[in-house]
Amino acid sequence: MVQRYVMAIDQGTTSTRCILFDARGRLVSVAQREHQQHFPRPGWVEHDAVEIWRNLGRVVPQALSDAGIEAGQVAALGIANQRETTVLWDRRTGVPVGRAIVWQDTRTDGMVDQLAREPGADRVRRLCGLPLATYFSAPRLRWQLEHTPGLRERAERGEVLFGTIETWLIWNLTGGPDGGVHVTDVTNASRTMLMNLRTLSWDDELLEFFDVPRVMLPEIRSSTEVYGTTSRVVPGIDIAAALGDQQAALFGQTCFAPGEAKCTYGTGSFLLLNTGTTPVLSTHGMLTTVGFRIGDEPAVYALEGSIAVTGSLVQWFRDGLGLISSAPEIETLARTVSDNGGCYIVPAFSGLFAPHWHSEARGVIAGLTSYITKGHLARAVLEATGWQTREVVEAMNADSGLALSTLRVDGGMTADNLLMQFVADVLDVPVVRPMVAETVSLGAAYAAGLSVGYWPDLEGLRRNWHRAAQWLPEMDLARREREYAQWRQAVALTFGWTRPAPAATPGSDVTELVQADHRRLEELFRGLRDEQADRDLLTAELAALLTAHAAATERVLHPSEPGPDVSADVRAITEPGPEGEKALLRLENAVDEHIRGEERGLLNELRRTVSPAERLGLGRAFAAERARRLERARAGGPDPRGGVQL
Ligand SMILES: Nc1ncnc2c1ncn2[C@@H]1O[C@H](COP(=O)(O)OP(=O)(O)O)[C@@H](O)[C@H]1O
Ligand SMILES: O=P(O)(O)OC[C@H](O)CO
Repeated sequence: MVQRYVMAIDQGTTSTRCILFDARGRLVSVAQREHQQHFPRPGWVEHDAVEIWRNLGRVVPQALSDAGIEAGQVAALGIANQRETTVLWDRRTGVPVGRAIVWQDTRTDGMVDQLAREPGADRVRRLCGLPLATYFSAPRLRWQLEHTPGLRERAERGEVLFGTIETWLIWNLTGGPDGGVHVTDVTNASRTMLMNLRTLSWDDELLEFFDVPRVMLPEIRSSTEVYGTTSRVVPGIDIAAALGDQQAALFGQTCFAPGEAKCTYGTGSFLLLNTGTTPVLSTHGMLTTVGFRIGDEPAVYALEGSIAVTGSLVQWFRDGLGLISSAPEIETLARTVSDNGGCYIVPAFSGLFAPHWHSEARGVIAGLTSYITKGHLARAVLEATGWQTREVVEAMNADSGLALSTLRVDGGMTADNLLMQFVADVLDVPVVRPMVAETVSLGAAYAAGLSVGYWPDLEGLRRNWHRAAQWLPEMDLARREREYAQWRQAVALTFGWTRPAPAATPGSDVTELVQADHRRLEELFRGLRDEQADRDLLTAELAALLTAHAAATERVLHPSEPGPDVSADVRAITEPGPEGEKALLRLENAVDEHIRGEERGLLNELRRTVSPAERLGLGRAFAAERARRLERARAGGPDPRGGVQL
């Protein structure tokens, strides 16, 4: 009998790959082609959908011929794709309306800000699981409808089709204008902001909110089912699965059970945690998304921490700055120095995604001195990926109530040992990589193979997972926490860059004032740890600031939970000997936790839900209340709160 194989297409942000797998999940052949990235204006990122389709037409026959395999030996085809990127095309001709707008594109920043203030904005997240951000498809679909003359009318007449990349490819593979099937899978649909997370169908309220005509949308289908048979490129192959690439990686890493998680390190990095058949809404900046849906079974959901820029920062270092000539050279350059020299790079090129969701942020290089060399910059580039992972893992742990115990990784950046060691160090958990690094393609192949009975069940697939590499944490706690605090300080510098409030005094937005207090508190703790410092003086300022900050926060911002009373520790830190030191450590930890909670929860919430003008107003109220309390504390007057509370 002729041996059969499964074909996977991974249509990623930078390239299109076709990979053939055998029944044991081993890679038989790979063909790949990059496509051009178009950056027509700052913050704009576009792809030519026709170029991507043509590349597919080349890699598929090439993968088959390299392996000496006929189309008839392919049991099924699975597609994994870059998500959220939007393509619009003419139903009759198949010609795209302009270029595809890529998930990294931030042109809708102003529109998103405006939408966030419209009635119904507060319901969006509950309906679709996603925060209002430039990242997702609906805002840019609306942008296209508004900015392309005549497009809305054509769309309403049913002449224009919308799709994410898998929809575009499936439509073309199954005939294009001659009977092409217009479908999407539920994981890709869950990234549009137009699908209801519970009903798994297009949601009328969301369609109205984003003003999108339903007639242009594809039919939402399961992740594993036969959508149609190819009639172009290589005819006669069943297209039996489609998944967003990050969900495909979750599948390829065999994270089939609740609690299992993976992080894929490519252009961006995406950590997904399987949460089972009920969607979990995040309170810490994670996305709720569909992980996969097998046939008619209930959908499996995931929490996702999306990081926009990781590998693309390495690409920028290579192509934009020309400091290296290939991506792997970054590791060699970073190893010329032993640390980052105090330098941090926050790559907010597309704003900041999880857990911050600041579309208006832009990148910074912080901590520059004349000591910094390109070696330090190379380290800072790699470390940016590690710290961003840490932020996401902390938020994920807070949402799930569980501490991640091991991180399964995959993707192009996992070839970098220095980086993977750094990730293990800053997370303080082991990091493991499987034998097949092409996890996205493997996941698409697994899904397609399951769909047509090539593989019988999930358990069989699990047995194919083998560990190829492991990194164990080595960094000491004090360094980890010290550097993380610096990283967070650098992150705060990126906020608000593209949206300076015209009539505002700099720094008078309430979120900035709260953050300025946080940074001063951190400084005071650094001072208190210095043996030469005047501890009494610093403690007095610390107590006054903590009291004034907490009172102003409570009065103006109404946080949902009161913080702990730390009066005893504040008093004890001036005691000589180990008791004083222990109290200082306890207090610093408690304040640190408070700061992180407030920055991630309350402040992010304010930025998302309250307009800049209102935040300025709140800022004035906050500053007044804080000043009143500080004055009272300095004058030694009684504090009605009766102690120091966070
Ligand atoms: N040795 C390396 N060290 C750091 N980054 C790397 C290394 N090798 C590749 N990369 C980065 O990984 C990314 C490619 O990974 P890949 O998984 O193919 O991405 P994608 O699927 O998003 O196109 C590129 O952005 C590249 O800069
Ligand atoms: O194509 P990748 O690997 O960069 O993944 C992109 C993501 O799907 C964007 O959400």
